[in-house]
Amino acid sequence: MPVSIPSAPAERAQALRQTLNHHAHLYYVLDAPTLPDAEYDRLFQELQALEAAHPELLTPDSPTQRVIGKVLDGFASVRHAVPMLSIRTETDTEASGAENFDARVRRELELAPEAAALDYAAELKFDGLAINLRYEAGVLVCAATRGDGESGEDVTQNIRTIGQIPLRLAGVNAPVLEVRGEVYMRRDDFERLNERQRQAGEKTFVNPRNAAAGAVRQLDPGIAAQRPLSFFAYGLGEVQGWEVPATHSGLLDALATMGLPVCADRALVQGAAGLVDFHQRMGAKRDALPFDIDGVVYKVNERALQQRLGFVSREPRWAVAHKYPAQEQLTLLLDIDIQVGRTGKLTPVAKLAPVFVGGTTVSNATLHNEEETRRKDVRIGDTVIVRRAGDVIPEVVGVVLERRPADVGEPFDLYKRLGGQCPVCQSEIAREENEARVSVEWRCTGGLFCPAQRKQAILHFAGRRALDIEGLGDKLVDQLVDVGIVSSLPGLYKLGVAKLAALDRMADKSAQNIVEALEKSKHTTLARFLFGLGIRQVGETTAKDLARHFGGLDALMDASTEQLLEVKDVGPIVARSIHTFFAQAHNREVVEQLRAAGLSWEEGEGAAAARGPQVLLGKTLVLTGSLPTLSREQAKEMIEAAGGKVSGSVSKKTHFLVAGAEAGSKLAKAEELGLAVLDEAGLLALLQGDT
Ligand SMILES: NC(=O)c1ccc[n+]([C@@H]2O[C@H](COP(=O)([O-])OP(=O)(O)OC[C@H]3O[C@@H](n4cnc5c(N)ncnc54)[C@H](O)[C@@H]3O)[C@@H](O)[C@H]2O)c1
Ligand SMILES: [Zn+2]
Repeated sequence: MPVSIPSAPAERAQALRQTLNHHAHLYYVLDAPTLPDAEYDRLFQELQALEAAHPELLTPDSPTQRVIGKVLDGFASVRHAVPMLSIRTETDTEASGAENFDARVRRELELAPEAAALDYAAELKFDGLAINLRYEAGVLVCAATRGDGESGEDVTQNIRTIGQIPLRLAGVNAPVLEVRGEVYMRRDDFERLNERQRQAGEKTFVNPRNAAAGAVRQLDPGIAAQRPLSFFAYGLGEVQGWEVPATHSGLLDALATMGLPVCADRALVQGAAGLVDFHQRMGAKRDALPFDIDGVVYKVNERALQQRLGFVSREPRWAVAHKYPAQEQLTLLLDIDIQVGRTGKLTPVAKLAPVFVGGTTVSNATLHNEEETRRKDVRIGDTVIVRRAGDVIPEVVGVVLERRPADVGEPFDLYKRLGGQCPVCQSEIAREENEARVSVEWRCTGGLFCPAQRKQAILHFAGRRALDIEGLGDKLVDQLVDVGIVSSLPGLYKLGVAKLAALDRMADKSAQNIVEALEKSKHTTLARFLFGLGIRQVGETTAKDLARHFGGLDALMDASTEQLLEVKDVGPIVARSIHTFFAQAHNREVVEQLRAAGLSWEEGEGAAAARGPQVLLGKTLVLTGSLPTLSREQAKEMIEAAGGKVSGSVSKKTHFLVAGAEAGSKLAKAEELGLAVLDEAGLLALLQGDT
């Protein structure tokens, strides 16, 4: 809901209370916030300031006066023996945030200015949700959320699925020991979870906190168990029969000894200077941490002093959270660009009004794919939430519908937006298909020609199972393309020793070897060539089937989808993919240029003849050890050309074992099963039909 600037403070306070309560409900109860925290915090502070200036406006139901939250229907309610509070926040991300806290504590303890610096326990502020773990006689009996601070939800079943949380404490049998801590989701676990959701065409989570909260408050423990959660302990609830250490740092050490996970990034520091230093060190480390933090927490270390300081309404006076720049911010979506990845994948990218988020200024963020963009209903002109955390690329995680202008753009339509063409090479674009569902990914079909796909196309073409050009790896391809010596596959065959030797870190001898490897690769097979083209859906086996069926390249390139469907194991998806590929004039040109460069293979009747009689039809062979002249690949090709199958393991179904030097367990197994064992000569004889 838009918050306009009202005239009277009373109206403003009322509007803020309403807005904050609405968003607190979305956040705490539904686990589905539609505002970034930074925005919520701004409004919260405005209300606090207003209430401080006009105490008569303060109402008991103000969100500034209580911990918000509610027990979700479906969970039993648990009354906390000791209330679970919030922590006061210093949003001033500069050093003064720490200095203010230290000054306040010293004032409240009535310390003289010359009194020694105080000890503080400094910790990370984990961005997850608070959980109270109740251990009785050392055994976990109940786990509860914070709820409204007085009562929370009984989520014991779900919490039990978190492997890091001990079901029994090590070495402690106290009648009651309640441990408090944060359940969170690691960033990599979160990314994987969202990727799975995306692949399945399901809703993604806004951030790890949200995903963790959703998992903990999941009514189906089976689903909760599949969500990867982690835990850090940082405090206590009710305690009976256990002597609580005199300091907070001592308490954390004790919790670790009991087998509870305690974060190693913590420190015992002195005075404001120590706090400032910790804040800076952790700020520098923030992006490299495997989980999200939104700040650090400072706690007065001596328990006796904590008790003297006590509490105000919803927070202790002895602790404060000192924030870092937010990892989520609002900004305007100016436009949507479409980027072509190295495998031809088309990704919508948001062009944003520059915004400071996660410590840097961001003006581009990924929208992942068309389906997700539509599911989130992201449109040009919208106010969007941008997230940047760690080294993950910035992404648009949601839209603030309440701020959608009347003249907002149409729902996103990638095909329409591109006019059906790749923005880099103008080839047709196609949605990748698979058996389960039409995938969410659009791709450029000009794989051989598209400049965006050059490097990938060359690497694949040169691969061992394709043209097998030895020495043409990642780094060399990067260099060749980056300096502009090679811009497409045929360009490879124009490389000379001089050009190669001029490259960085390239000796004459290596250059010579590469030129020789290129020369050698010109004599190939149709199957290898086809596989090397990198047509989507055409793997090594399909390439072989196609080569066998059509005998020649021209017949294949001109084949209709119906004709392609006649090939063994080729279904409609594969047929369409091949047909679309050869329908791109640019792809065909590249193929012609490769042939002109001297690439050749046996075709047609010749190829069929060379294939020889299908003497091994229906036979399964296993290869082991090294053969004197044939490579494993060559032997496999010959066997398959004769209609045989090559399997990786010996069983009763194996017809022949072909054993070379240093044959090991497979040979022993074959002998044990009484199978026929051949050497290379025996294999060749078999292929000749001599046996
Ligand atoms: N986006 C929204 O719409 C929306 C709505 C409501 C609240 N919020 C966000 O929720 C937060 C509100 O504050 P709050 O009262 O829930 O609590 P809080 O998150 O600011 O602070 C208290 C909590 O900090 C956590 N914590 C993490 N590390 C800790 C440590 N080392 N020691 C002690 N506690 C630690 C605990 O879970 C504790 O409950 C703000 O960040 C606010 O932006 C957002
Ligand atoms: Zn393209």
